[in-house]
Amino acid sequence: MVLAQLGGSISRALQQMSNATIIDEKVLSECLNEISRALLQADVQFKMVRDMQSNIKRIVNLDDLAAGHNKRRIIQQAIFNELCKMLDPGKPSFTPKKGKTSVIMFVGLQGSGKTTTCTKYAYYHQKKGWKPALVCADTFRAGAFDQLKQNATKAKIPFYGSYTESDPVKIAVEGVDRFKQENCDLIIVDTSGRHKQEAALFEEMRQVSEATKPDLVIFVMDSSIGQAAFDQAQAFKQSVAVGAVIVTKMDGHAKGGGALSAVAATKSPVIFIGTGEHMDEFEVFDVKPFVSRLLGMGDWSGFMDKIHEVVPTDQQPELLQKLSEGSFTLRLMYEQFQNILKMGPIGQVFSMLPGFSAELMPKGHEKESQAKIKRYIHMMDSMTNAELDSTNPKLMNESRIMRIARGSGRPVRDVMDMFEEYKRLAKIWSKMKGLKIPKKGEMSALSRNMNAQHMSKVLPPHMLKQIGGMGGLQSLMKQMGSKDMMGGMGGLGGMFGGDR
Ligand SMILES: Nc1nc2c(ncn2[C@@H]2O[C@H](COP(=O)(O)OP(=O)(O)OP(=O)(O)O)[C@@H](O)[C@H]2O)c(=O)[nH]1
Repeated sequence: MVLAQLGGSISRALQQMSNATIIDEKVLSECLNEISRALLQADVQFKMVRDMQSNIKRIVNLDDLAAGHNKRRIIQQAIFNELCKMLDPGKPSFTPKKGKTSVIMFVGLQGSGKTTTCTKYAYYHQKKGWKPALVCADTFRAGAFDQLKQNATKAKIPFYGSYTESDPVKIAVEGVDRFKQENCDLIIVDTSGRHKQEAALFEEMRQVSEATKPDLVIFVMDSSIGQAAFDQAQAFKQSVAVGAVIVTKMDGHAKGGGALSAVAATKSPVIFIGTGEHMDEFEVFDVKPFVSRLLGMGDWSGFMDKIHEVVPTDQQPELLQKLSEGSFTLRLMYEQFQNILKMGPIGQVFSMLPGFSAELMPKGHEKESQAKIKRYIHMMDSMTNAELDSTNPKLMNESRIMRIARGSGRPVRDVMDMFEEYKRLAKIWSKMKGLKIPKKGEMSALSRNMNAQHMSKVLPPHMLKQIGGMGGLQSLMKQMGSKDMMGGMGGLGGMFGGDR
């Protein structure tokens, strides 16, 4: 089961439970069984699921539920906490510092996405002003050096490797030394993989690690390996000092539950996830926003961060203003599509909205979406200013539709399809109505002193209701802690322009 479906199944189980008039042991057990089934299908390890179930039973007080508290929210919070606990090993991984040399070694099985991920990791840091470099110590797979070279050249990242040298330790040491001399602050060592776990691979990892003394060893894991994740991660951890995990291919039909197992096996946090083959399809992994998105609770800070990332700075205040008004025009769709073509699929942005789990915005169809967006933009080029700026769907009568189809050389069906998409997005957009945007000067002060009172003023009323009113918001904030609040599930931190 892919993670998006997991979120959907959990939400449905919770909904069914909260529909019951009386919540007793039996109803709670049924709900938890349903959730456990969903987790097992998502390849979460059996022991972890069993522990989670008994923890929730211990924590959730049935008397509280009987007393008319928001049942769904209490249980949802307990599940939220348990899933977060599973994904949070309790200590952060080594964090490299810009300007100070760090050696990062990547390990993982062949095909896990290691080489691709090394480049993504380098590129991610390069965009933030680091000076990364790549060393190809994979002498096992023919073509590995060419692949790294190609990726590195595309991203303009210095690289080191050899077509003739067969000793990975020698190459790793030479590469690291060279880039230390060149004052690179992030030296990334890509190592060999094997199709399966085998002694020779682990011995090689041990030797490369001993020779290069990495500050951090990152274990790269394909998210679709399922229940094998725990053993695989543990085997690597026993050979080298794995300190962090990157889970790749989360865009496909990933059984993402393996990520939880990898954390448990290595006692190391997931730091990034790979969401596609391209260089920038790479996301920082934060436990709380991830779990909250998984449960369809939305990820406010991620959503706002995405807006900051996708939308050019000068357009942001205007966009936020329009968001708060909830009115969505075709011109806005046109502008956003242009931004999205530059950045990434719209689903990525909207899946972060509360109530819009990834289930509604399927991933894995990026190419089709991009082509569609280009078609839409082309058709919108044949529209008048009045049409683009109108919020009245009735304006688009038959003759206008025919004219747009003729003007853009597209079938009428495509124009209709575009309007359907517009209506769908306008509906999502309207959910944001009432979002209060703080004035510029208030932003950093608010982000420092965020409390439930402030937040209740910012949230649209229906969303506040969804969270469980002022009481729900208060306990949510208490539960997440004021520090985590800024980056967490309800955390509107990103919204206030930083100061985190
Ligand atoms: N869809 C998707 N594909 C990915 C992702 N990360 C890597 N890939 C693809 O997975 C395949 C294997 O990736 P590589 O980087 O060659 O794998 P590797 O682990 O370095 O393999 P070895 O060098 O043989 O150990 C390639 O086709 C990548 O494009 C991801 O996040 N999403």
